Amino acid sequence: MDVQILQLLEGARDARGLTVIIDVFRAFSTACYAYGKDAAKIIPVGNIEKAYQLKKENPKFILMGEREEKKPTGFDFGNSPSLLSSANLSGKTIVHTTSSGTQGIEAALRADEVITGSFVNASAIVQYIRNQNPETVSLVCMGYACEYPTDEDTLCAEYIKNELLGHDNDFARMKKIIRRGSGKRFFEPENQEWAPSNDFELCLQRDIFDFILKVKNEGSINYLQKVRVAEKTNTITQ
Ligand SMILES: O=C(O)[C@H](CS(=O)(=O)O)OP(=O)(O)O
Repeated sequence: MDVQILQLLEGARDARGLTVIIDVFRAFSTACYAYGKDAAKIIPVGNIEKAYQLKKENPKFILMGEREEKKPTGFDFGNSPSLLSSANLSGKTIVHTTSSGTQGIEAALRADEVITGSFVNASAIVQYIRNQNPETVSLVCMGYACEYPTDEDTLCAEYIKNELLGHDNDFARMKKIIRRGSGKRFFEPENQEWAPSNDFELCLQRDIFDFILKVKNEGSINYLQKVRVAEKTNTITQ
């Protein structure tokens, strides 16, 4: 198995084989939390106008996401897992648009298949890749606004690669590096309204979900399919 680590939109465009689009802060951690609250379907879109259009055509859809980290006008939720904690998402379809993660999904056009990457479901991702046993794995770190690499995405890629290759991981050390580096923004007092410190903790809870999110296509729309990775050789689609 050839495992490569790529960065940003260029990396997503170059990705081949089984591709993991990684966005720890916060798109794909938040998407897992939304499915953990029994959302029916998440539709990731890059273009915010597309999100508004889908809402107009389907008034019951929920809009979730960010621009410049903040909840855009007319959205139901920002991109914060903390702020989802009291939400009733059961059976809801969510349109999710963000500056990094959902852009990466749309750019990964040469991949054989695309799944999302985060620490909250890291073991499920590793197990899923092992089960699929592809020749090539592309781990794409989406970084900050697709503009520059970030500690949390690069370390998540290294974590997954180490697990796949049977190398040791020191998650506690990784978390410290992230706290001092690109995770610092969650501890700035002026950011608490849209990026609370609890988001740092929630996004760095390791392995609290036993499913992966796989990009599927329905006409011109992508959606994230929740695939529970139950055993070494079996997957259960929900
Ligand atoms: O909401 C976030 O924390 C980030 C901000 S940015 O894209 O890195 O500017 O959004 P995400 O797309 O989830 O990384």
